[in-house]
Formats: sequence, structure tokens, C-alpha cells
Amino acid sequence: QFPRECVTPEGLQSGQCCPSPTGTVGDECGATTGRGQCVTITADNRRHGPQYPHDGRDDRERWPLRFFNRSCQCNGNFTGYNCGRCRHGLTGPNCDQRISVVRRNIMQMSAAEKQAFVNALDQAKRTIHPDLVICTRRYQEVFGPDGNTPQFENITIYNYFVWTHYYSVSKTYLGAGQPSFGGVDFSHEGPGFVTWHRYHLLQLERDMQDMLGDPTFALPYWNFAIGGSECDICTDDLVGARSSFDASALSSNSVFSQWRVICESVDDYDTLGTICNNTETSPIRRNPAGNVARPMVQRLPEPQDVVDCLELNTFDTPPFYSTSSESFRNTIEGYSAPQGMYDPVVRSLHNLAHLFLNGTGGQTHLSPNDPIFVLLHTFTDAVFDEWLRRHIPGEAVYPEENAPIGHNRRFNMVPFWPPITNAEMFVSAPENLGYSYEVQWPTRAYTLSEIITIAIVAAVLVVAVVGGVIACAVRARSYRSAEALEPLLGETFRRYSEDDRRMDKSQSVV
Ligand SMILES: O=C(O)c1cc2cc(O)c(O)cc2[nH]1
Repeated sequence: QFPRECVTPEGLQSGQCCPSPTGTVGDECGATTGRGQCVTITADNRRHGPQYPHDGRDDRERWPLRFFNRSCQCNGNFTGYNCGRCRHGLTGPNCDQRISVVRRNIMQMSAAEKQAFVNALDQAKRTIHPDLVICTRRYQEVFGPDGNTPQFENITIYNYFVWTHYYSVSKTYLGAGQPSFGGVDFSHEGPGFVTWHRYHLLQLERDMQDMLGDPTFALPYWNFAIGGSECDICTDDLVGARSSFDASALSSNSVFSQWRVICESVDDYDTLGTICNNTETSPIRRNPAGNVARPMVQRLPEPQDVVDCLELNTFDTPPFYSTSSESFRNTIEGYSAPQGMYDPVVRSLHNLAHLFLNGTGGQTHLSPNDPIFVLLHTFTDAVFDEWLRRHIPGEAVYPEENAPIGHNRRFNMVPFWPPITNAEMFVSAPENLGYSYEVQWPTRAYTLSEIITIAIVAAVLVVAVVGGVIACAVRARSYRSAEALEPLLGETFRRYSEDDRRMDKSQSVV
């Protein structure tokens, strides 16, 4: 969430976080080489929706102003907390060389590519994030018991990915003995669902690119809209098969059976007002299609669900919440039927894929601990990108105000650093964000009236073509028979003509 360099007592007190990419004094944000400059942070102050009634009580409001009010703003193709790196899809000392980052279907990757991806994830689970640290206390307690020991911790790259999700969904602590307020979610149940998760993946992809020293590294996706009740990627060469001994555990042949989750002690955080840290506890649990108590979540979404949701024209609809109807966002998120109608009992698309996993991956505070989360969300993001490509919306269709807290267009997404708004992720990825998807979208099945129309048009065409062919054949045949008769006719004609001439001559002599 914040750069290690900034979380000193002085850094926190100054409210400024503008490190230099070269570590040189007086070169904040690489200003001397034109990379960027240190600016005052703008935070959204438009009204949010009525779901959150506790203004002033949560560190995440008007993010990140509770912690910092100045950060780097980078120029041109430079980016990062100190403007020291290139925008996605660019490389080179001046960040002006294009590279291609293509996200592919994991099922279509070679055995070697699958293995490389699994190894990269495992490396990310064990590698300390090079730049960022997490706060483990609310701001009120962030200077520590002695007032001079900032409460921040190192965290690994993959656990940072898990932690940011947890921090964005955690409840608002209202004080000892008071129940924490759960009607708040900075990354779900609002228009920011698609933009927040898009940035979340971009951050992991960039961190893994840096870790691997490969700027072309791309996260693959899982096409979860395959129907049925089988998890096709739950195999030992991918995210791990089911254990033969425990239906909810992973096979010991998979490296992911060794992974331990973070952010499990949610009751402690909510009652004590503490925050999840990098401490790893139990193994991943997963029992796809094993939730017998909820038969509706025992099947994966169907291909037709993707077709239907891509046809919805409106990005989001009031109240811009999990109760919105005819909203593309609420449909891909999965609180509406795939055709857009809100129904409180329905779970579809993204939500259905989560719940189908039935374990770690089905609980919001824990779900990214299961690596399926990455693949499930890249596919969700691919659907979002395809919707942007087909409908070409301006940013004006993204609500500027009255969305749930965290979800307004200009809100800086919690808890990312440097500050980044929802609007900045509401753009087509290939042109603006330096990555694309290689994907074959299912096509819509024809309706009965379309089938009848097509059949009639086809029948008319067949009749016209066959009629034309017959007419041509008849004409060609009569032409040929006329040619065959022509020598005989010619002879007869000549004879008659000669007789006529002789007759004429004799008549003229008379
Ligand atoms: O109950 C739901 O609809 C549900 C569960 C779940 C888990 C998760 O990690 C999400 O990101 C969303 C979600 N929705």
C-alpha cells in the first residue's frame, strides 16, 4: 500500500510520499530528468450512496488522505511510486519501446508454459515485495505504542495481492465493544468492481514482470463459463487437483497444497480493530461443486451467460449497487441474472464462479489466497474489456457521484499507491493499458424468428439459383441444336436461292 521509504515517522508526519527513482536528494519523482513531480493529491469529495452512514470513522474514506496528501505524478510513459518505471506494455531506458503483453487461455498453454506460470506464482508467494509495505494498525495506532514506531510490515508479492483485497472489503471498526460495520465494500457491489479488480491484476502482473525480469509476462485466464460441475483447471499441472484423502484439500502433488493463507482471523480484526498482516495460517480449502446445501452454486456459468451479459447496453444503473437491474456491471459481477434482471437469490458469472469453488475462494476476505482467483478475475476483466470494445462508452457513463463509498468515478481506489482513480481503469486495455486478451467469444444462438427468416431467404436464393441454372442450360441446349442444324439449313437455303435466281432470269428474258 505504501512505499517503504515513506513510512518513517518523519515521512508520515510530513504527509508527503515523493521518493526519488535514483535515491538522489532533490530529485523527487525523478523531476530533474523530467519523469514526474510531487503534487498535492486530489481526492473525491462528491456524495457517496446511502449505504455507508459513518463518515469520518474509516481510514479508507477519501483515500489516501488519512495517511498522505502529496505523491508523485508521472509524465508521459513513466509511472510508479517514484516515476521510476515504464507504463504497462512499454520498456527501455526512455520507456518508448512497445512490448506485447497478451493474456491467454490457460487451457491452451503448453505444458512448459503452464509449469512456468505455476512456478512464477510460487516465487511470488515467497518473494518480499521490493517497494511496498502494509500497515497493520488503523491510523489512530499507526505510530505504535511509543508514538515513534510506525506499524508497517513487509509482505510477499502474492500476499500483498491477497492483503489489498482483504483491506478493501474489511468492515469499518467503530470502537471496542461495538459491532463493526459490514455494509461497506470498496471493491465489490458497485461500479468500481470492474475497475478495482482490473488494477488489482495489473499490479500483480507488473510485480511479477519485475520479479521475473520479463516485461512481457502476462497473467493467463480461466474461461469459467463452460457450464457443468467440473473444475477443468483443478489439475496438478495447473491450480491443483482435489486430494484423494480430503475432498476440500488440494492434492500433495500440487505446490499450492503447500501454500498457507493470510487474513483468516477476520473475527479478531473486527472485534479488536486490528488489521491482517503477513502471517500465514491454514492451507487453501477448495471443494468445487461440493456445496450440497446450495445446489444453485454447484454449476459453472454457461457460455450463453457471457453472450447475454455482453449485450447489455448500460454500464451501471441506480442505485449503482448489488441491487441494480439492467446493469452490465452488476451482471458480470453476478448479482443479476445474465440477461440483466436483478434477483436477490441469483448468483451468476463472477459470483457464481467464486461460490462454485466452495472454500477459500468463495469468501471475500480470503478469496485471493486461492490462485484460481487470478485466473477467474482475468476472465472477468476480459469480459469487461470486450464490453468496452463493443459499446465504446465515454467515461460519462461511469457514475460521478452517489455510488457506494469507494465507487465514484474520481475516487482513488483503496488501498492502491500511487493514487489511481476508477476512471483511469475505465478505458480499453489494448489501446490504453498495454495488454490484451487472446479470446474467442461465444456467439449468440439464433432466435426462432431469425431461423425462419434465414430459412426463407436461403430457400428463395436456392430457387433463384436453380431456376437460373436451368434457364441457362435450356438456352445453351437450344443454341447447340440450332448450330447442329445450321449446315443442312444452309444447303437447303442455298439451293432455294439459286432456283429463285434462275427463275428470275428466265422471266426477265420473256
Ligand atoms: O456470495 C457471493 O455472491 C460472493 C462470494 C464472493 C467471494 C469473493 O471473493 C468475491 O470476490 C465475491 C463474492 N461474491
